[in-house]
Amino acid sequence: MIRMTPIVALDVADLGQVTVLLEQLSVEPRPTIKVGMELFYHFGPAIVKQIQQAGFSVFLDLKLHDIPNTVARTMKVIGELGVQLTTIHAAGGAAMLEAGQRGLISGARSAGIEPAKLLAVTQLTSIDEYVLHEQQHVNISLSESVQSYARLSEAAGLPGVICSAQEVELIRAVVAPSFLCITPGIRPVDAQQDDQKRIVTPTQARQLGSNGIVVGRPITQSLDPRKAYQQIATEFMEESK
Ligand SMILES: O=c1ccn([C@@H]2O[C@H](COP(=O)(O)O)[C@@H](O)[C@H]2O)c(=O)[nH]1
Repeated sequence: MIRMTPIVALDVADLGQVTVLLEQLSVEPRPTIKVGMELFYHFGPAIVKQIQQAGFSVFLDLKLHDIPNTVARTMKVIGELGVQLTTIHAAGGAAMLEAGQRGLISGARSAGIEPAKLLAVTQLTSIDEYVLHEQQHVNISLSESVQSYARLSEAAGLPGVICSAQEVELIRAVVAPSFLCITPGIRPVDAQQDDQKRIVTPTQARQLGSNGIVVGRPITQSLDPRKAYQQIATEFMEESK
């Protein structure tokens, strides 16, 4: 099973902070850097290039959710950026997922590079059963909804999903072994939960079969981001814990 080095979410909007964090994270195993909406809306494709030039792979997490034509055209632009991973919302439906995948491949082809892996967000890790039932008025359980979105994403030709590590075993039961489960909602034992609802520790994520963890604040808001990253990476990557 593929296990990637941890992905660090750089949810900041200050170039000075980006520079300091990249310097702190220039260690082995080298993390992938996640550029989310905050950083991308501030600095655009230039920030992706800057992070790549500093020697990091980039996960561009823009969670597209729109009509298929718009998603395909936008994914074509993303496909030209040379990022490793990018995201779309599974709730947009099969036609939108297929359009996204097509757009991404056509962008990569026109740039002469490898296409990014497109991951579908199943249910955000900040959602719990209460929100699902009382606010989204969904009548199945959270894990059933995540499992069903994973099947939909695989059928649409996507290589993986974003979910909580709590749902990985359930997803594995219904998809091909190579299907990727990338899991945010990671909190070391003594970390604050913040707005995340479906959390696990890095050790639990490994034990549950996550292919890659996404960690933001426990690293970026730590007094020692390098040490926080290294501890999390050791917990997640170690074979014998
Ligand atoms: O379901 C999801 C999808 C994406 N995210 C993103 O991951 C990071 C998590 O940051 P923390 O500071 O570790 O909570 C963040 O960028 C989210 O946009 C997610 O949390 N859950």
